[in-house]
Amino acid sequence: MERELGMSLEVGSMRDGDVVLKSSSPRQGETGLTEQWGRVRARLQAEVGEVEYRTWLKQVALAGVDGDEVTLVLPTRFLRDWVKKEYGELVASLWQAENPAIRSVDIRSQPGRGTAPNLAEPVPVEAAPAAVAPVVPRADVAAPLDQRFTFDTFVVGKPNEFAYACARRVAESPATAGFNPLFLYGGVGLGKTHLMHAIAWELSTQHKGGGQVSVAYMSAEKFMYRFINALRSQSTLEFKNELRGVDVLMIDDLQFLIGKDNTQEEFFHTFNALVDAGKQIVVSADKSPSDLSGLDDRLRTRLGCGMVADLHATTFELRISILETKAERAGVDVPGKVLEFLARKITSNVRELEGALNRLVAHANLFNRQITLEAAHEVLHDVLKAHDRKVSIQEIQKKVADHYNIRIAEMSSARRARNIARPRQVAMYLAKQLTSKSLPDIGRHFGDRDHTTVMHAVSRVTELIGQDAAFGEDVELLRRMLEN
Ligand SMILES: Nc1ncnc2c1ncn2[C@@H]1O[C@H](COP(=O)(O)OP(=O)(O)OP(=O)(O)O)[C@@H](O)[C@H]1O
Repeated sequence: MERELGMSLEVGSMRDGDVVLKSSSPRQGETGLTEQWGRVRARLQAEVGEVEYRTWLKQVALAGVDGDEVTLVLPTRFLRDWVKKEYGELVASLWQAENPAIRSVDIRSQPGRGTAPNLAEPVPVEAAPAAVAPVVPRADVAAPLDQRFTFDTFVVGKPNEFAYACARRVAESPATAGFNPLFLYGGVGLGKTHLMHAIAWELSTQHKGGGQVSVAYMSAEKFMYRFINALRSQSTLEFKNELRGVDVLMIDDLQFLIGKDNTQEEFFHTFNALVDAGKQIVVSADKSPSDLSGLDDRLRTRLGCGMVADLHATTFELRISILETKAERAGVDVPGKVLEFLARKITSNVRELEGALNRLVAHANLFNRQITLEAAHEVLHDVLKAHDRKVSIQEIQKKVADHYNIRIAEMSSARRARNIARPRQVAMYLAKQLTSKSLPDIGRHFGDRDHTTVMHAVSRVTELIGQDAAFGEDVELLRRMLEN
């Protein structure tokens, strides 16, 4: 490794994907480099999302910089190839945005170094349940399934009653014609996983008396791990047999398989083998089969052949009902006014609603205070603010253009003169701060610009705010005007 890098490197320790470096001839100070790498990693994480980051990128470590080339290392060749193929370009563009002197990024493997886990073992991923959960007897299921996610604790209302009824039906009599496969879909935090677990729990209870139902419940991500590991250890036959031997196969968050063609193919074969053998499949995803573009057409068609049930966005009535149920189960008395306030303010999904209630209750317990409307305002200040913020990119562009006295069309123009480019960068910066849009999305609103341009704008404005107090006040003023 040292030879390959053309400089004397000594890898000290690898901790949480970080590497402590000793270089005999570094071009840049170690601290500066480590800080730059820290920022690149933070942006990488923001860009790809928490799950993908933890899955593939957390173990990437900085080895050093030689001239205009950064070298990153991974503990196995397999991981190196994957990261290079899937994330190589993104990593390079992030480095360039962070440090324009960097021209290329070399990604290498460095087996045997550090403490990174061997991929022959599945990489531990939080909340990715164990692969196969035999459901007979009940005790065997305990590890992967969440005990709180049962039919009893699922609050039913107009938006989810159909999905609930389908889930119950499948749990009571798996593989009934018309219900196989069962495809549950809906937005984030609306109860898909809850219903999947409830089905698995119900099957275990129902067949406790000596039935022979076995259930495999796993996230699509876990399915992919298992498949990749089987390929690597040349045990695909065991993998296939294991899955094809179950009575009910449940795959959560199927959208994760988009773009993972080989895993999709494997899932398709497993799916066919099970359905043909009269076994039940239950799948959840964030979109309906027809909207899951990027998924193989044959698979999409088959997924839509059974029962497709949508978990709709919650209504005010359902949110009230969920809050009342959860408060009652927790044994706390929350005034109706507070519940109403939460149900009106937090409309995005049940997970956030539940989180807000839990926070309020924890706060009241900790400080021995009553749960009041005032306490809710105070404790949930940040959550409420985030929900109040509904600024659009167009509003931001308009406000910034007015402020700097330029035409709004310049926000999308190709002109690079400073008096135009700087306000445009400020607008991109505020779009990142005040909306939940992704970098590519923001770029599209600014004359179809690339996400790296947006990223550059964000870091440039951040830098200028630190250097120029008047500029900083300007940006702050704009932000406040937009937030109010
Ligand atoms: N109708 C409901 N009744 C009771 N709790 C609910 C209901 N819907 C969702 N929840 C709760 O909200 C939280 C989020 O639900 P869940 O994890 O099932 O969402 P999801 O649709 O799988 O989300 P994601 O898209 O993020 O995977 C869980 O704690 C779940 O128990």
